[in-house]
Amino acid sequence: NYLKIWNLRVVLMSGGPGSGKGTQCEKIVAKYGYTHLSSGDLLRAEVASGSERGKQLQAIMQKGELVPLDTVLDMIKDTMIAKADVSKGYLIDGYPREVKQGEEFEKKIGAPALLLYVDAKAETMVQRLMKRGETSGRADDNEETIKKRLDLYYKATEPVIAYYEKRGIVRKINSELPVDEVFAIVVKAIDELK
Ligand SMILES: Nc1ncnc2c1ncn2[C@H]1C[C@H](O)[C@@H](COP(=O)(O)OP(=O)(O)O)O1
Ligand SMILES: [Mg+2]
Repeated sequence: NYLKIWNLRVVLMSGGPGSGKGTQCEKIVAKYGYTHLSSGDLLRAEVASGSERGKQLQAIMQKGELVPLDTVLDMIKDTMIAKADVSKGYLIDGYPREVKQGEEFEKKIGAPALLLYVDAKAETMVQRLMKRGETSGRADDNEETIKKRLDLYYKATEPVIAYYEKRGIVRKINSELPVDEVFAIVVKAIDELK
């Protein structure tokens, strides 16, 4: 069980807040049966549990900052191990958020096969998040936190994409397009894997 996680394909989903990662992940899971791991969802579940660690996490997330590296990676790895027997692959959404997280991921888990980079303009992402905020109940879907998340994304996460570009595994996908058209490009990229 422990060993199996190293034999399963890992696909990373990257892109700014509101670019459409979650939306595309849901469709990928339905088509390919991958196990979806959203670092944000794992963290929010910890917050919802009301644990002491959850309380510390909530304070960090409300400020739009990044949670300590080891916390997120441990949560991802634990979930990967737990799901190894039923998994056809892993789809990791919203991680790594910074180059250091990518390096740690390689050390503790392994090399991803593909990075899907869903790319939308800043205005588009803000518009989508403001709209999502009307119903999502997410504490970070408000104008002030959105701006911080976008700034942090451009500063910390774009270098991650450059890091994986050097390994030739990045596929950039125009997520300004309607959801199904974005997904058609995603499918092509996944189907091209060996
Ligand atoms: N291609 C697309 N066109 C229009 N709206 C989209 C879209 N992809 C996602 N959305 C909507 C759904 C959500 O309300 C909002 C943010 O999408 P999301 O999947 O939650 O983004 P992320 O997980 O990257 O933060 O935008
Ligand atoms: Mg998401």
